[in-house]
Amino acid sequence: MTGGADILRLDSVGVSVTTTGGTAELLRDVSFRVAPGEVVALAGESGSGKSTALLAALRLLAPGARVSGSIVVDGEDVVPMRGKRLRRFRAHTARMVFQDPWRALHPLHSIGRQLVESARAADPTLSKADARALAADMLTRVGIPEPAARLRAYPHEVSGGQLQRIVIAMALVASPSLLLCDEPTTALDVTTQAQILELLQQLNSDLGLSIVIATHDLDVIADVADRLIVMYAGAVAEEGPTEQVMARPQHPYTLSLLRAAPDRRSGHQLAAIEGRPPSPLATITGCPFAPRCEHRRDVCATAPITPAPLADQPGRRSACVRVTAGSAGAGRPIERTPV
Ligand SMILES: Nc1ncnc2c1ncn2[C@@H]1O[C@H](COP(=O)(O)OP(=O)(O)OP(=O)(O)O)[C@@H](O)[C@H]1O
Repeated sequence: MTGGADILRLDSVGVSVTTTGGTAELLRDVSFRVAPGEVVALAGESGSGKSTALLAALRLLAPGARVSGSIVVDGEDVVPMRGKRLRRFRAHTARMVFQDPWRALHPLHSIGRQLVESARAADPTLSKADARALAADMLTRVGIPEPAARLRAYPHEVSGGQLQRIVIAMALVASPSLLLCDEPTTALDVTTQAQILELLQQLNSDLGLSIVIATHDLDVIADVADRLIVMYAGAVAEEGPTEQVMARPQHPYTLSLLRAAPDRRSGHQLAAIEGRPPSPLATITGCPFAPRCEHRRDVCATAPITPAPLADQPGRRSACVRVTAGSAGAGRPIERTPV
């Protein structure tokens, strides 16, 4: 990783919560960066820590969650943020789009009222009329026809796909520096999924908006994300330019995820990943994927959890000791063999 004005930067972030069963480690030594104008995907099975990473970046973790390390968004250290500064940060700097658009909107308030409130929370100097004009502009930008009529409508009067566009518009009226999307298409049908991804891509190219998309479905982000960060058991397994990671994965977990993804054309689910991820309550030593890994070696039992840069592949990191320098089997690629 190099220096520069990143829009989002996590350095050695750990998140833990105390549960009745003991301490749950939800994130373990997670570091990654998002450059201005980049689209970055966080991918991994359910429970890998994707949502936790996004919620931590927005300071939306449940009370009682302990955060270590540093999280910087648009130059601001978010971990110590409190009061007015935190409210302004959440209203303006970084905005989140959740999986379920119905839960993001108040069912009894008109769409216009909610967009106007979002715009004015981010910029209290904005008049109601200007906020309404901005809201109509943003509805047009996200592809909602007849924006004036839509502003008067209520959430139950529009379809799921349109509602997700409206939720995205509600974020955009705040002119955020960063848009965080947690499984933004999972609740939608396949055609609408593609349209929402296309919209995110368009907003990225038209507005230069930096976007992070968390998804369990690698296929979803294949054409959208510049970079892919694969997470497993609350840690980063590997990272790199999306095309490279998908064509030549450098961690057996990524390979398993790719093999498990349903085929885009036939829809057939290929090989499911054997076994289960470790519980967040488990004490992990060595590589957390080793118990499920067909390539495991003795060295995996003491492998560090943090990924290391790959000497011959700029911008790529892997936590697999078989592929990182200075380890047994150093530099050996993991071939994407057919199943
Ligand atoms: N407040 C909490 N207390 C205890 N465990 C939690 C808490 N919040 C999350 N977890 C656990 O932390 C792990 C990571 O969850 P997280 O939601 O970040 O994963 P994810 O990759 O986003 O998965 P999903 O796609 O299912 O949301 C999961 O095992 C989850 O059960």
